[in-house]
Amino acid sequence: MRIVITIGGSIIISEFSHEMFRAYADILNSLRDEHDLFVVVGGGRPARDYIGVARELGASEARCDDIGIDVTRLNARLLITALGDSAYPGVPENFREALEVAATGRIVVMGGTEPAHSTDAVGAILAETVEADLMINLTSVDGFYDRDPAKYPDARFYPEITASEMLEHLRGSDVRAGTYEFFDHTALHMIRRSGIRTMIVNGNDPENLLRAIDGEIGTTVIPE
Ligand SMILES: Nc1ncnc2c1ncn2[C@@H]1O[C@H](COP(=O)(O)OP(=O)(O)OP(=O)(O)O)[C@@H](O)[C@H]1O
Ligand SMILES: O=c1ccn([C@@H]2O[C@H](COP(=O)(O)O)[C@@H](O)[C@H]2O)c(=O)[nH]1
Repeated sequence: MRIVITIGGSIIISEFSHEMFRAYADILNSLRDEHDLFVVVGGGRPARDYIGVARELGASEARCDDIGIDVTRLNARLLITALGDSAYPGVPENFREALEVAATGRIVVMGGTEPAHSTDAVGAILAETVEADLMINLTSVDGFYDRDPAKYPDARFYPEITASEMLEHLRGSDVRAGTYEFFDHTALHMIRRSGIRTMIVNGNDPENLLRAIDGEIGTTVIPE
């Protein structure tokens, strides 16, 4: 299968440490003979910190986004470092470049592309571009809930939900740099328009990536 995997910064760099990069590199390497892999890495706390400083300095939202993009690309470079020879050594900056470097047969790892969305949207546009069979979004919770489960312990978990219903739930959520809440709108529009099979899964356990490929866990986003 051709799979696009988005790894939230909240997962891979939740601690400022090499461990999650190593754990994900091992899992990705174990999958690479069987699947074509494209990975998008998020910014996490470091991106929010940098964006916060830029905003205090009076930077525009687009400029703050751009600083966030730089951090996602740094995180992508760390994952490439952990993957070694199995990854393409550079970080593609746009989708055409990603498609071109995929021809090397190596794992393609990228971060952000342009302002005004998060790496969720990068994953969805990449999935369209490379005609992926599956997109797996690895985040810090078990999947999609009707409300933020960190704030509402009684939030309802959805094992499956349509992209349209998710859009409805997330209507009005923040769209400033660093705060494209839980799953961004652009990504959901892409999923719907191109019928991208999508799963949202808890990435705190990297083995969940294997379970997601078997379709066992998380929230399935129905592209309707
Ligand atoms: N409706 C919801 N369903 C599930 N989680 C939600 C929801 N609304 C808000 N959240 C919160 O979203 C957080 C995960 O999204 P977040 O954007 O922080 O991380 P990410 O996408 O994994 O990585 P990154 O840090 O790169 O953006 C969780 O901590 C969860 O508490
Ligand atoms: O294509 C992109 C990707 C990211 N950004 C900005 O960076 C931050 C961090 O990315 P996350 O996916 O949220 O971890 C994001 O909030 C945006 O501000 C971007 O503009 N374009």
